[in-house]
Amino acid sequence: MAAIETAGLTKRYGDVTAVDDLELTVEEGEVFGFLGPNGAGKSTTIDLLLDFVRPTAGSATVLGYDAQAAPQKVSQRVGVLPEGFDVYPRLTGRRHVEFAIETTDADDDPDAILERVGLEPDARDRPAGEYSTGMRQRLATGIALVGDPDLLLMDEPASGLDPHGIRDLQTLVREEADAGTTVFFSSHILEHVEAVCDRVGVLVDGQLAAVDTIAGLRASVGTGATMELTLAGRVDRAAETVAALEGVTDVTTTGSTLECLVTHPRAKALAVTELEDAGMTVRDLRVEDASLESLYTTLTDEQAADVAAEALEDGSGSDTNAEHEPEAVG
Ligand SMILES: Nc1ncnc2c1ncn2[C@@H]1O[C@H](COP(=O)(O)OP(=O)(O)OP(=O)(O)O)[C@@H](O)[C@H]1O
Repeated sequence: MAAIETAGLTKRYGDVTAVDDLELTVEEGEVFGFLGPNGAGKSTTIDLLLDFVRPTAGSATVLGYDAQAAPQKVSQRVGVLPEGFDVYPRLTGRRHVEFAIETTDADDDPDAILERVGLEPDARDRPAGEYSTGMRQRLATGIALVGDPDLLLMDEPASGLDPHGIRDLQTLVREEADAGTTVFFSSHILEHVEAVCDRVGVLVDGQLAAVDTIAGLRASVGTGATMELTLAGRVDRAAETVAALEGVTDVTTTGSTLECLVTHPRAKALAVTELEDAGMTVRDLRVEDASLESLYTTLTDEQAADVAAEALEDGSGSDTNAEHEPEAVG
């Protein structure tokens, strides 16, 4: 059974199509990153899964339950970290967690939960209204863990967290996954999902533009990485040596530095070996993976091209469902 399955899921707000014919499957036990630029429809999708909003068309199944027909069943087994969590300003952090435990009939130890999310003992008894943004986010994460859910739905969980907080969150997500929990979380920052996700789905304009591992995604959209090699002494033949390698393009040299695009992972090591074999010395090597922005741009451009091609093929131009899935292509 899939943890999440949507079929033709669509949500329109007037003229705005927030979620557009979404076909998404998240397997049980996986950590799934739901990526997309601002306004792509990520929060709306989560709201649809939780029956906070009703779909215009299509359906969603969460942990085997129809999200619209059995929302209580869903909420009993799902832990939710909502975007922009509101605290009760006068209640302490501990009281928030105790309250969540009482209302869900769970038997968790509030301190054990607060410990896991890194809220220090002295902070636990302070009114949550005094909490920093990161502390509120940690508290909200703790509340999502109450009742040991089978599925964690997290909307921008890294929002407001400092680097320590982000690392703690990543550890927690992995621990949950190791214990068998499915984790689905949205983000518009690739680095936040990259470290922990088994797969990612990229949402662009309410449509799933890609579903894959991050490595697979990078390979399939061909954006690869930028490699910068700094050589000692001669660079005269370096450019042609590197350019001759498979998976290397756009080679340029500036002084003793050579820059190129690498679309095949093996090409990086090969470039160094070939240069050294040709009598050159590589002093430094820097590799910068494709940014999320370039992935979005490539995926959006591909989507636009697909729409145009389909419109030309059927002569109507009316079908705008241009789903592109690298998994199917690669
Ligand atoms: N209640 C609403 N009424 C009208 N339009 C809405 C409503 N909720 C969302 N939208 C619109 O739907 C689109 C998708 O919004 P959504 O919040 O789902 O995006 P998102 O991917 O979560 O964005 P972000 O990363 O900025 O949180 C946007 O164009 C937004 O303006």
